[in-house]
Amino acid sequence: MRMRAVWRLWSPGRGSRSVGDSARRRINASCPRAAYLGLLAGMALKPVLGKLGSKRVVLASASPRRQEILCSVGLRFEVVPSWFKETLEKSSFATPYKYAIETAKQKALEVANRMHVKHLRTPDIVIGADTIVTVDEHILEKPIDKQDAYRMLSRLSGKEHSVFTGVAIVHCNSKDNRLETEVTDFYEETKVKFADLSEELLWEYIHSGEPMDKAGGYGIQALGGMLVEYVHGDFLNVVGFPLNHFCKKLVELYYPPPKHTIHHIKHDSIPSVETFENLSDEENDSSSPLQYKGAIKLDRSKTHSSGGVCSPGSSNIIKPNCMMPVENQNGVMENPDKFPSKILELLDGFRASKALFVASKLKVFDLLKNKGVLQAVDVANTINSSVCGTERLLDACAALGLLEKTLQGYSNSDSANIYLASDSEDSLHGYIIHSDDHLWPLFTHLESAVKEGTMQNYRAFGKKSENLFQDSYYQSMEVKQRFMAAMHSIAKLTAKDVATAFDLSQFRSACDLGGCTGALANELVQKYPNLKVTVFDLPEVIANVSHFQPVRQHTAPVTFTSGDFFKDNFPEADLYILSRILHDWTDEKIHMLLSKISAACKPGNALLVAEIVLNKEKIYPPRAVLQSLSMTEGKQRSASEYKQLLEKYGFTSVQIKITGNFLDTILGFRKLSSH
Ligand SMILES: O=c1[nH]cc([C@@H]2O[C@H](COP(=O)(O)OP(=O)(O)OP(=O)(O)O)[C@@H](O)[C@H]2O)c(=O)[nH]1
Repeated sequence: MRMRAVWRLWSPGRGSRSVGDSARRRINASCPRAAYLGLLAGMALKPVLGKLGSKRVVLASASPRRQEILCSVGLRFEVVPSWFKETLEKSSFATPYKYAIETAKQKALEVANRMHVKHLRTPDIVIGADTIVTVDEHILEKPIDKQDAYRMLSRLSGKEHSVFTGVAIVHCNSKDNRLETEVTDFYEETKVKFADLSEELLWEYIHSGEPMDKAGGYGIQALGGMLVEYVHGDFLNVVGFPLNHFCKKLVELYYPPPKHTIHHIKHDSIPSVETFENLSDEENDSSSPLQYKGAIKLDRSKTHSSGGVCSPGSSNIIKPNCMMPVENQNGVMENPDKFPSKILELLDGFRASKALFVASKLKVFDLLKNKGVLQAVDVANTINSSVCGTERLLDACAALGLLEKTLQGYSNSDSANIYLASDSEDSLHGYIIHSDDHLWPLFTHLESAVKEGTMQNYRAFGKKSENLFQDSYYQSMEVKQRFMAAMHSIAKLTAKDVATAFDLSQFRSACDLGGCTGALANELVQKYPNLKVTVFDLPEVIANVSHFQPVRQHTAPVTFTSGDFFKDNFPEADLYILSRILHDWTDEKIHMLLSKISAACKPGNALLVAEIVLNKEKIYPPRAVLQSLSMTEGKQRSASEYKQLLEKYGFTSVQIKITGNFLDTILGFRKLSSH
């Protein structure tokens, strides 16, 4: 029968070893499909695989497909299936991929912890993955029975859906018998369209038994391939493991490219072999993935693999290779000097930013979120603007991937609904408006800022701003609230990363100094139910926090106390937090603040700092370096500088976690004897 023929054509899972919960085996590099993929990835991955060869790598998955796929690149690993139950509350995640990433992370961490406790040797690296299917805003996992498989497949029939696989790479370290972990995670999305499925075909497929252990109830690599009209994106991602993205991550972690080889990098695939030709451990010690050595990272964000460095958040806004040289038809990298794509991209950057700002200010994304699809003329009438101007703005937003344009009109992209509509949970609206009203005018005076080495508040606003809320400019309620809204949107976006970078469950009380609207505090009390957090901020800030509080969340363990952290005593706490504070102040002010914290912090208690951590050369990530151009009195710091700073004020066992997102985290414990 046709079905059987398809089954035989491509079924990597068949014939592979079945793995029980207790299975833990060494898999050799000599897997059957290694020939093709090993050849492709082995070139660029060879140095990485060499590094991993001496490490104990564990795949925390029972999926035979994942084992097969990883095996195919020649990676040596053991299999220890995770016992983590996939029961995270889906509605608590802003997007499906965040759910998949978190599940992958929990799977890997469970195995890391179990092996650390039960086995003699802690693994060096644990890999976890989770695959889900989303359709019509529903998340589909593995069906529980045939009826469930039927429900899933009939939902998918005739439609396009997304397959997300979240992956977590956990680096483990056993220190004083305590397990320390560093998590790198990412996700990949693939779009799959199903043909219209007849009831007969559907049931025939279900009775084959294939759907039962597969996300969404189908196996694209086998019989399920028959149901598929098209696949956009990484096929192996649908099968359960985004190999290409994974390989890129490994290369990125272990061999960031040095400056002089940047032009060899092909951005949307595994870097070509030239990228690594001169690398050796001596010149680029990459034994720890913590430090970023290269001038430019391929992609340090956790965004979709097609998300670019110039992208304001959407997966399809600007493709990453828009800034990079491309491979010509003969597979040769074009000389970047022939066509200065990257320079042109930078040159146009201000136009793109301003289009985003204006569309946000005119509430275009709010309108389209509520109305669905609209013609330019309808948008123009509602936002009180000219039709020709609105049409150009909408086209610009569509070109940047913020909107979608069809014959029916314009509609929001997924990221616009999530991040640009002002009322959405993860909205960046506040920060965008702040960027337009505050940062844009400041940056128009960049030349003077550079010449004078000072902030340009006076030129931009006619005001001085030594102390934000004490300057008359900031006395205006509107300016205050705009500033708070900006801080709130960034804090909300980063809160989960900051709250989960380290296990903080040992602390009973925390004090978030300069915690503004309490966005981080609210995340912390959700994550750690036994934790009480006090937000300590200026009276002008505390007076305005009420309308930033979450409606449906239990916020009782969060309290607000007003005061000036330079002058006033702050509340006692087991854990002090400084999120996005240190980079803003002079060394003198930092000395005042850290001395106070050090004195207030009891031995064994801790200080958590959230900042963007610069690489050793202090030129990555660009976001931090560009922020410095505002010429505030403070400065951005590298990992070793933060470590030294904390140690200077009596904090020890300093750990740094590069989250790969907006903010990185640093945790230090107060030493027994004071400094
Ligand atoms: O087309 C295909 N789609 C999905 C799959 C397989 O489906 C499962 C997804 O489930 P999950 O991510 O929860 O992983 P598990 O199998 O439960 O293993 P873990 O131990 O890692 O939790 C996955 O096996 C995919 O391979 C498929 O085969 N084809």
